[in-house]
Formats: sequence, structure tokens, C-alpha cells
Amino acid sequence: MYKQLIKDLKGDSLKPYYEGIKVYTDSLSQYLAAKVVLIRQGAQKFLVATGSGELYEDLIGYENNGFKLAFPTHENRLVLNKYFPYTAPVANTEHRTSVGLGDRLGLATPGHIRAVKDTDVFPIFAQQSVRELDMTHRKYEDVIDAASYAVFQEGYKKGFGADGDHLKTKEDILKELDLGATMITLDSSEKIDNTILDLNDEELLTKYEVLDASIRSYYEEKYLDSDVKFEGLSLSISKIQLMRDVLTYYAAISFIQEVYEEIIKPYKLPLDFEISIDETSTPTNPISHYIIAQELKDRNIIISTMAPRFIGEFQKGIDYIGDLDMFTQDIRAHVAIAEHFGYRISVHSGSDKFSIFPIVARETHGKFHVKTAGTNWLEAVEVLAEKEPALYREVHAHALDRFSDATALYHVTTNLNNIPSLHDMEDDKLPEYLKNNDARQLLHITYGYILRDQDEHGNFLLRERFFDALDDHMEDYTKHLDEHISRHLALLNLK
Ligand SMILES: O=C(O)[C@@H](O)[C@H](O)[C@H](O)C(=O)CO
Repeated sequence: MYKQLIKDLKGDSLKPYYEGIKVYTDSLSQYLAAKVVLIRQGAQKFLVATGSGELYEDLIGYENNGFKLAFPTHENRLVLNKYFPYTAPVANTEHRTSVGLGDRLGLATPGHIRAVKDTDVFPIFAQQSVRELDMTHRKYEDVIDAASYAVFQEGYKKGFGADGDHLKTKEDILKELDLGATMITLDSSEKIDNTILDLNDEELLTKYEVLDASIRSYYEEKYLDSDVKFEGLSLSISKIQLMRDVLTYYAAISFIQEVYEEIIKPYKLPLDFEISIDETSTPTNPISHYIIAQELKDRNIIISTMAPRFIGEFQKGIDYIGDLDMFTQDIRAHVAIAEHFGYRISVHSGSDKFSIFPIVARETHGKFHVKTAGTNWLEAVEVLAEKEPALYREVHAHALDRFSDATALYHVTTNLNNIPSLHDMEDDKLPEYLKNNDARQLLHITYGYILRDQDEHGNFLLRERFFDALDDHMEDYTKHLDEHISRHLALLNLK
């Protein structure tokens, strides 16, 4: 079966297909006397290597008449990284405008590569939060493995990043750095006291006065009743505002400093460090952002990006909800602060926020980071709705069953009553659910239950059939992603 393929591989005349074998010809690579290429036979992918030398010997696989067949394992990914460095994640050392492309299935990166390959965007192909890893029962090395193999498969050599997203503990940061993360998104939300904003002035004063005097005097000496003016931004910091910000953020600022000094600064490889304060109960006041930024500067903490929580609603998998003029004013203030202190603004939950993308591109002067993830999952669900109606109906029904559990993890304002009943939808109309915001949110936040729930015998209810179906329609999925992410990039003025 492989005889002609191996002959052509050795002879530099490789074709894209051989007797039921798809050859990813863009993956063809050579290191000294060894050649390797990625193929797919049925649903299984293999590395096929010929020749001799370290690369050939290092690949873990099965020898057979002068060639080696190797599974795309974690160990073999590390071998590819060793001999073909472009397959390993790197930091965005040129601080290029970047997009996070979270892939919960491990199948989306080929489509992402098609969307970004002719642009100057720095892509973060390996981006998953701890929440996503928990929900999908994946390890972080699986995320980097999937991205690296896709980069090898597509022959993408422009560099990509790996974001350890929404990490809250030093242990998780160290673990994901050890696994190859080139960007760390520190989520300090657990150190942010969201209750302070609900206090009235009297309650606020009472709570503030019992705060350690050294903390109070530190911030009062630096910020009390001060006016800040730069790059078109003018901020006045009143005692009330300062008391709120100190009580809300002082612990988070200390934690950021601890993480930076203990882990980020000593880390020997280039690394992007993002501060995420977007998952809070209220929008980030620009004064709060300024104080945090000034403290990071004064503590010699260097960050690449900061993710504030903007005004309006950034709900999962649907467009922005809010007043665009107010959003414009809000992001303009945050950008002025970011540019003053020398970092970029990061926009989380960027999936499908089409109405604000032109504003983001304009107000950041084209220098930003935008994160997506859910939309790449929803494109897979849309392929099922188009190609596998019976399975889609099961997925949709299970999402309805598990929706209330999912709302504990994701803030959404979904109204299930706005979602037409499955019973009333003909098969050819099922894709219309993916144009219904409430259905998009239903299908988005229940991804973990769809992928991991099992029956009483321990058999997956949907997972295996979901992946098998997607495998059968992989080119459709890849095309969906290319078109959909290209729409994101175009509106961000990146394509
Ligand atoms: O769902 C998650 O936990 C992540 O996708 C997280 O929301 C991520 O930081 C993001 O903003 C993707 O749009």
C-alpha cells in the first residue's frame, strides 16, 4: 500500500493521494538525510519518514522496508519541534497585532492557518483556559500538540504562540510554562474584591479605615486628589474613587507583583505576559486601569497586554451588546493608558463581536490582541447542523438538558424561549439555529457537557460520534473556519 508513496517520497514526486491515503504535501520536510510527511488513512493520521539520521531515529514508530510509520503523539511532536523549530510555539517578540484562536476540539488550527497565513497577524493557535481544559478533559500539552501538528501539516512557518489562558495560580503557570506556553494570561479576578463597588460611601469608609495603614498611606501619597493628563486623557482621582480602587485591586496588584517577580521575570525564554481583569462583575473604570498600570510601572513589571472589562456586554458567541459610542469612549480611554505605559489592549470574548471590531481597530491604532474561542466551537456545531441533522438534534437536546449547569460557569442572558423547538425545525432549517443568538449561547456554553457526558455504563453520550462526524466533514469544518475567522480579521482591518 505504501510502496509507491515511499518511492515518490524518496524521489521528490509525492502526490496528494494514494489508494485511500491522503498526503498533506505541504508538510513534506527534510532534515539532512531524512524526509518526513504527514498522511491520513481513514480517520487516522501518521507521520511517514524515510532516509536516515537523527530525525529518522528519534521518531517513535514502526520500521517497515526502509520507512517508518509513526503516530502523531506528544513525543513525536517534540521530535518535530526539535528538527523543525517553526512547529514549536514562540513569543510575540515583535509585539505584532495578534489574535487568539482557541480550539476546544484540537481540529480547528488548519482552518485558522488558512485564515491568517496571508496576513501579518501573529496567531495564538494554542489557547485554552483552565476552565476549557476542565470542561473538555484535555491537558495543556494536548492543545500545543494539536497546534504544532496542524502547523506541520499546513507548512505554516510564520510563527505562532501558545497562551496559558486565564491562569489563577503560580502552580498552573509553572506547569504550563514547563509544557511550552509562550504567553501567560494571569487572571487575577479571585484577588479582585468585587463587593467594594456595591458599598455606599459610609460602608466604604468603614471598610477602608480598617485596611492596613501602610497600604492606605502608600496609595494616598501617590494618588489622592491627583489629576492625571496624557494623550488626550484627563482623570481626576477623588478620595472616594481611590478608596474603592485600593480596596478592590490592592490584593490583585500585590499578586501580580508576586507572580512577576517569582516566575515571569526569571523565566529564561521570551514570554508574553497578559493581565486579565475582564472577568469581573463591573466594567473597569479607566482610573482603576491607570492606577494598576502606574503600579505595574513603579514595580518594574513589564506586560505585553492588558484585558480590562469594557462597558457593555461581551457575552459568549454573540455580537457586542451595548452603546457603540459609549464603547468607543471607553476603549479610547483604556488605549490611551495602555499606549502611555507601553502595552497593547487585549479584548477577551472576541468571538463574533463584529459591531465593535472596526472601533477596536481604529481606536487601538491597529495594535491590539483579540481572543476568540467559542466561535470556533460553534462552527463545528454548524457543520453538524448542515451535514448530520440527526446527531445535531441530539447535541441540541443535550445542550438544553445541561444549560442550567453551564450558566454557573459562563455569564449569559440567554432566553431559551427565543429558541424554536427542535420538533418544529425541518432538517434543512437546523443551521438557522446558529443565527439565533440565544441558540448560539445555548450551544456555546454547554460544549463541555456535549463533549464529556457519559451514560451509566461510562460510554460517551455524544463525544465519539461528534468527532467521527466532524472527521467525515473535516474540509467543510476547515472552510467554515477560514471564512468565519477571515470575517473577524477583515472587520479588524487585518485582511
Ligand atoms: O471560555 C473560556 O474560558 C476562554 O475561551 C476565555 O473566555 C478566553 O479568554 C476568551 O476570551 C476567548 O474568547
